Amino acid sequence: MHVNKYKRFEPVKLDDRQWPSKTLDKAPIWCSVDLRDGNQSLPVPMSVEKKTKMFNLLKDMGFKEIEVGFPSASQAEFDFTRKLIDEKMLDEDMTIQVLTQARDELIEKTFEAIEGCKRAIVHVYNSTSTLQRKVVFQKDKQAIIDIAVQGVKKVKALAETSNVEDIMLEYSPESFTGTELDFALEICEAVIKEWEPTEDNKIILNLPATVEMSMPNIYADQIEWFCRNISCREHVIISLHTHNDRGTGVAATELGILAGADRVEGTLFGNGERTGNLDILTVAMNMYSQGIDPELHMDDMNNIINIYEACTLLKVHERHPYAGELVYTAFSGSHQDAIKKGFDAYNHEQNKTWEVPYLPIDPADIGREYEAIIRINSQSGKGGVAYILQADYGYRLPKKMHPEIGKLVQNVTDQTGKELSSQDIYDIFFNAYFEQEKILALKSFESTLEDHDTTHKGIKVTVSAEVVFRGKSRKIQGTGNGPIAAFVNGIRELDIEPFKLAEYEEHSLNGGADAEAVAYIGLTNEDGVTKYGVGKDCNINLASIRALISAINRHMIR
Ligand SMILES: CC(=O)SCCNC(=O)CCNC(=O)[C@H](O)C(C)(C)COP(=O)(O)OP(=O)(O)OC[C@H]1O[C@@H](n2cnc3c(N)ncnc32)[C@H](O)[C@@H]1OP(=O)(O)O
Ligand SMILES: CC(C)C(=O)C(=O)O
Repeated sequence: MHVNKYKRFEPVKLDDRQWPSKTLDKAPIWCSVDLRDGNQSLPVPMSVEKKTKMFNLLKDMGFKEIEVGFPSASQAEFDFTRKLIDEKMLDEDMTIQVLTQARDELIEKTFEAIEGCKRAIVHVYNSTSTLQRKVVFQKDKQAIIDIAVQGVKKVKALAETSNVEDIMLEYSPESFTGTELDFALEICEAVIKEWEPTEDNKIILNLPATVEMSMPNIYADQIEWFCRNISCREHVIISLHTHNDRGTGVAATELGILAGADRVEGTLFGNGERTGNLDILTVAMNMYSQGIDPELHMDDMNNIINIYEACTLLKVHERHPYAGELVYTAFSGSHQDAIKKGFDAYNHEQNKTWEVPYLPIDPADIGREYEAIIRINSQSGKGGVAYILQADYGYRLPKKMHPEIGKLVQNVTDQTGKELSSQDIYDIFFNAYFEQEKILALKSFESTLEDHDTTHKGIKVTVSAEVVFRGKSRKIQGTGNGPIAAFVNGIRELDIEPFKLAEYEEHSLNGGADAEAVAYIGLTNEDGVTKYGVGKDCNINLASIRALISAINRHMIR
């Protein structure tokens, strides 16, 4: 490696910076550049059909400003812009944005593309960075200013004769982050002087991190410095357009908003040149997770992903913030345990402030199911298994039973090394607890109740049952103060090791009048070992007896 080839980015001199003490409290003006910056970076750019699909998604999500393309670049870009206007695909409150280099012939073509449109943002750019001035344009600062001013003059002249009712100018000193701040200011002032923005006709100054070159705090300093030094700040909308070369595009945008920006350009899932543009969804979801209305609809994330993937032919990474397939899934035991407890606590809470460990947002808010939240492999624990049995199948296992079922599942994951599906977990549970009538099986069961006084203290239950014990049919009879006690007394004559009833729990399984009941019984043998049984029946007494038989069999089968 050749670290000496590289030089450190110079910090901005701004000792009284204000942005670190600010907080985010409202959504900025969003502008999607999926159809332009996102599109220009794709191996296979979108066809008009795909652009239309993506445009409709962005519109449904609530974007009011969309950069629809670079109409002078290609016929497809031009045709798509025309299609939006000719087929009246724009809602009243929407504005399309079109990008052009500051070259007369390209600006003319751009105006042809937007003819007849009600409102448009014409976005003119030229690179202003030290590097590009030297190697691309080979021009001095004044010549670079002249390119920008000439571009603005051309837009102004065409706007005067255009039939577009409302034309707004956006100017980008492209590669702003590689430009000396005072020069970026100088060129923007020259643009302002030419365009003459007013309170009612503001100009958008877009300050791109065309290449992300520094830490996000430096970008924030650059934005704050610019906001504090630009003249007629009240006639200017400051816009951010970050890329993600250092992996901090989201952070740079968030700090840039603190530093005074009003508007944010970006793309869905951060598609864009190289490592991508700003991921607008992440910034919006970050706001949402802090209780700030992001003013974008993201409640059907799977639909957004599907359309995005179909249009761009790119994949959303499994770990992508908020959207990835794995981001609401926990494999590891301690996470699963905490998530389960967090859900239980949240469901009991009155005021419902979301606070579930490991889950920054409620996955249901973006249309994700709880089902996939906990997945089971060899890193998982009993809490996750119990969660699946409860969430997917309705079994609320007693807490003390969790280690037992956890162990049964762990045995399988240790043997196979594979992830188990929810159905696999259920099968392990079912085979272990419901398929256990191997040594002692119930054939028939009847119980009668005698209640000797109104305080129910004199309750006496008599049970007559037929069981198969070690292959032989046996009739048993017993009495007790409940069906379980009566049945236990009845089977004393069989050769079954002594046990104590350690735990009993029951609940209805699926609600409604014909709901099944499920019972859990823990039996402790003379060695102090407790094993559980589970029983299910429409009759709660029978569910309890089945749970008892399940537990006895589990003790006897070694
Ligand atoms: C950071 C960004 O994402 S900016 C947007 C980038 N997007 C795109 O470039 C996609 C669409 N672009 C295109 O299809 C083409 O580049 C076109 C149609 C715009 C222009 O095509 P061409 O004129 O054939 O080629 P090219 O883009 O290479 O033009 C380069 C010339 O324009 C000049 N130029 C480049 N950018 C600008 C600008 N913003 N304003 C004025 N002149 C510019 C260059 O200095 C160069 O001039 P030279 O010929 O005197 O050396
Ligand atoms: C045209 C500009 C805004 C751009 O795309 C960039 O700088 O990345």
